[in-house]
Amino acid sequence: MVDQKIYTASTTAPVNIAVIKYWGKRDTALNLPTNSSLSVTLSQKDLRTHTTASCSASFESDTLHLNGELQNISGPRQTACFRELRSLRAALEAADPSLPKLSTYKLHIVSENNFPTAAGLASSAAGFAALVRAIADLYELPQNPTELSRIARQGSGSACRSLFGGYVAWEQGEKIDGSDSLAVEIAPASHWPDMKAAILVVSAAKKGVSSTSGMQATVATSSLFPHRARVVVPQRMEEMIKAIKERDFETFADLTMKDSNSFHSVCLDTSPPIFYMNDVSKAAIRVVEELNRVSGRKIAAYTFDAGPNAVIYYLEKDEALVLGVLKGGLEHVPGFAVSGTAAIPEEYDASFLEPLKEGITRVILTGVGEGPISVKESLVGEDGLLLKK
Ligand SMILES: Nc1ncnc2c1ncn2[C@@H]1O[C@H](COP(=O)(O)OP(=O)(O)OP(=O)(O)O)[C@@H](O)[C@H]1O
Ligand SMILES: C[C@@](O)(CCOP(=O)(O)OP(=O)(O)O)CC(=O)O
Repeated sequence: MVDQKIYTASTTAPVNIAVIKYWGKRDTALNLPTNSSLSVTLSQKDLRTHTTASCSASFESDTLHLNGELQNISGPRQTACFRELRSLRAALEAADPSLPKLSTYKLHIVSENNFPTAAGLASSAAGFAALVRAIADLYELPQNPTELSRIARQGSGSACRSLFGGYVAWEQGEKIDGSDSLAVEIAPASHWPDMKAAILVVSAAKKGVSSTSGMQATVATSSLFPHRARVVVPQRMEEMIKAIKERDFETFADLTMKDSNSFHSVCLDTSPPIFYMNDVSKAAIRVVEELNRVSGRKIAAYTFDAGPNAVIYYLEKDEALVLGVLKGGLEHVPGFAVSGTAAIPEEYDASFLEPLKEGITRVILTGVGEGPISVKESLVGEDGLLLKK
């Protein structure tokens, strides 16, 4: 008798924002990077992907619905993830013939991001991490998150880091097949739980130059880039890991800001130049630099990915002051409903805050968080189709 059962597994996965940036590939098919990178996983209370993976002998084709829309999954990224996960399941089935042959069934994946897709908010990272984790759970694979990171990396490089919570390094590796290009946990969220992040959304519109094409152009044309990849980042990785282990925020902040600026410098050094930051982003940099100046120490750190949004890291103990200053420009912006903030210090040059008033459309106040979480709520109905809301 044909097995008509619909097997399902659901997970949520977080976004991560790098403090040492991945920028440049040595292998574009496998997403093998030219340098190691390091990120902070952000709390799923605020930003998360929810994905259900299902499979059944009755399904006719592999499908992926993202936010209710059927996606094209014929591309190499999705194909690689499906192929690799199926082959791990097939190995289990070969070892234990009593297992249902899930590796031969078609997959229906349904996913929802609770934030804008492709707006530089790391949707591809959370999206591919959730996809890989959900299918791995569906297949009951024994592989640990580091082993699964090899697969998520092929979906999107930064996705490999979203398989862990807390503070996560992606080691570039050396092997041609990428088997040593993997994510590892540097410290869990509980090691340094008071790390906060304010995301200043400058524009939730789709970005101009994708990370994938931007980094390829940088590798091909920037003369600054080899120095960054070979000299600057390896040194910074060591220093950053030490700063995180020692919970040394000043060093963490210094390295974070320097590395963001280094990454955007190699973008500017690309031909034709790539501009991800705009005038509002630059205003956010000045706001943080001024805050650190009047504080006499680094209490906040900005970083920007391949888009204009600012992510500002700070510690909980400094929240009243950091948000007190930001309030001067962001009080009326959706998401910035905070109380108990400190007054802006007298010597603070508040003119730096002006461009934020019109330029920021939304604020997300969040912090370090956990890795993927297995959940019961399924996005696939009993008929194997996506549940209509
Ligand atoms: N929940 C999801 N499930 C599967 N794939 C997803 C999901 N969310 C996003 N993606 C994939 O990621 C793509 C968006 O990635 P892209 O790199 O353009 O934007 P981003 O991740 O928001 O930005 P960045 O990586 O620069 O921070 C989508 O087109 C889709 O292919
Ligand atoms: C600037 C970054 O956010 C770049 C992220 O690039 P992606 O991981 O989106 O690129 P692909 O591997 O081509 O999918 C820096 C980072 O997250 O480390």
